[in-house]
Amino acid sequence: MISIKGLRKKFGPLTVLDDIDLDIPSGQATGIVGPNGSGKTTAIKALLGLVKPNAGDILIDGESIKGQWDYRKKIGYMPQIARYPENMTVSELFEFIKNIRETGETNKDELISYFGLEPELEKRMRTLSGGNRQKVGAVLAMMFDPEILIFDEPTAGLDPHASVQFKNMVHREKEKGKTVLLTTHIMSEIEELADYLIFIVEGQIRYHGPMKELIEKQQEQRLEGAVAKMMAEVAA
Ligand SMILES: Nc1ncnc2c1ncn2[C@@H]1O[C@H](COP(=O)(O)OP(=O)(O)OP(=O)(O)O)[C@@H](O)[C@H]1O
Repeated sequence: MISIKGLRKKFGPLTVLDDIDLDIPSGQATGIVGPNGSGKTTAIKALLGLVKPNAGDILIDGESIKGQWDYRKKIGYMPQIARYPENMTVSELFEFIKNIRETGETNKDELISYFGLEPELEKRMRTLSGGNRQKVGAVLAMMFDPEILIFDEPTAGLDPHASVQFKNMVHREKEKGKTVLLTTHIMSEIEELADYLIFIVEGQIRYHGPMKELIEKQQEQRLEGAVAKMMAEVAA
């Protein structure tokens, strides 16, 4: 279980996360949705220790992450915009990351084959297409078989085939009992993958609970309609 307690983050005068309290259940997939700039990526970065909150805490399995690093081994992260050592080839990058983790065992080869990345392995990162960079990001997030998987807009730039492959992979990971946290603006994707939904607007949580309950509450058939209604309510 990931518990977020009273989390606040300001960038200068701008409050980006405004006293957030949340429990993210283990072994389930949670989708984070909200307008551009509402604080989704900042919340993820706080969880990863990449952003230092002004107040509040995050607990993973009951333990505070403050001043801790080791917990990050439990997490695989696929960022929205990934920066890599651009002169490295894809295989060099995978080896490099493996050596940093000091672990012999990874799912790397299976994932490379799953995403059809073999023809890309000897190419330098800077020469990869956007979609293939995303696939490299997906392999890096999953190669150490972490308990928690965080995907920030994972299918942006993936072709339809790769996007379906990615979603099937997320289903597989869920079946293995992984905790998945996902942000995307593609509501059908959240609908396909997520059990729980967090709706965040201007750094405040407007809904947190089972996705199906939200759709019923808003008297809609699809998540897209339910979220659009919530956005209209917030704007009114
Ligand atoms: N390092 C930073 N310095 C200053 N402001 C920042 C920084 N990082 C994010 N912000 C601001 O915080 C707000 C929330 O940004 P964030 O990236 O968390 O939004 P988001 O919900 O992920 O948006 P999107 O859907 O567009 O990806 C934005 O107004 C952004 O400009």
